[in-house]
Amino acid sequence: MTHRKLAPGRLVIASHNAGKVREIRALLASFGIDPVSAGDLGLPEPEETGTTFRDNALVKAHASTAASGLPALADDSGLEVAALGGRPGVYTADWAERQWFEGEKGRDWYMAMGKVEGLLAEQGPDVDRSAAFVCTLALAWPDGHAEVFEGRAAGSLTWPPRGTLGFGYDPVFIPAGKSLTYAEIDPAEKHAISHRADAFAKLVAGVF
Ligand SMILES: O=P(O)(O)OP(=O)(O)OP(=O)(O)OC[C@H]1O[C@@H](n2cnc3c(O)ncnc32)[C@H](O)[C@@H]1O
Ligand SMILES: [Mg+2]
Repeated sequence: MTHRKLAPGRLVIASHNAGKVREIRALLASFGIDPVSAGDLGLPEPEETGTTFRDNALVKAHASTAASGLPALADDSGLEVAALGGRPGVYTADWAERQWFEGEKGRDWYMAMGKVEGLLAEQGPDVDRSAAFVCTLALAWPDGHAEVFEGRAAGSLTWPPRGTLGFGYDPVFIPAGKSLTYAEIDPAEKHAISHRADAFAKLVAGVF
C-alpha cells in the first residue's frame, strides 16, 4: 500500500487531551513538523459517534482539518480488558465521568479505574488481569485524504493505582515484561514501548 507523504510544516494535533498532546508533541519532535493543538486553535471537540477507534480517529482528524485548513493528526485510544470482553475499549474516556475540579471540568480517572477494578473483582481473586492499550492515529489532509495507523501495547492491570506521571489509566497499567506502571516510568521510557509509540512508528514509516 502506498501512503501519501506529509510535507514539513504546520500540523494540528486534533486532541483536547493535554496528556496525549504532550506525548504526540514529543513523538513529532524530530520530524520538521510545527505542531499546534486543536485546543490552542480553539477548535471545537467533535462528538465521537463511531463504534471503532478507527472511525473516531477519522471523525476527529477530519473535523480539525476542516476547521483549520491544515493537515490534522488525531489519536483515538483506549484500554481493552480481556476479562471484560475488551471493555471499556472505545468507551474508555466515557467511563470517566466529567466532573468539576478546581473550577475546571475534567474527567475523574480514579473513578474510572475503580469501575474497571470493581468489575474485575466481581469475577473473583483469580481473574485474568491482562489488558492492552490500543492507539489509532488518523492523519487527514484538507482535501479529504486520510491515512490510519494502529498500535497496541500488552500488559496487565494492578490495584491500587501507582505513580503520578502520565495521564488517564496509566497508574493501573503495567506493560508486559515490566514491574512498574506507566505512571511510574520516565515519559521517555513510555514513548519507547507504548501503544502510541507503536502506532507512531507505523505512521513514520508510512508518511514521513
Ligand atoms: O478525544 P481526544 O480529544 O483526543 O481526548 P480523549 O481523552 O477524549 O481521548 P479518547 O477519546 O481517545 O479516549 C481515550 C481514553 O483512553 C485513555 N488513554 C489513552 N491513551 C492512554 C495512555 O497512554 N495512558 C493512559 N490512558 C490512556 C485516556 O483516558 C483517554 O481519555
Ligand atoms: Mg475523546
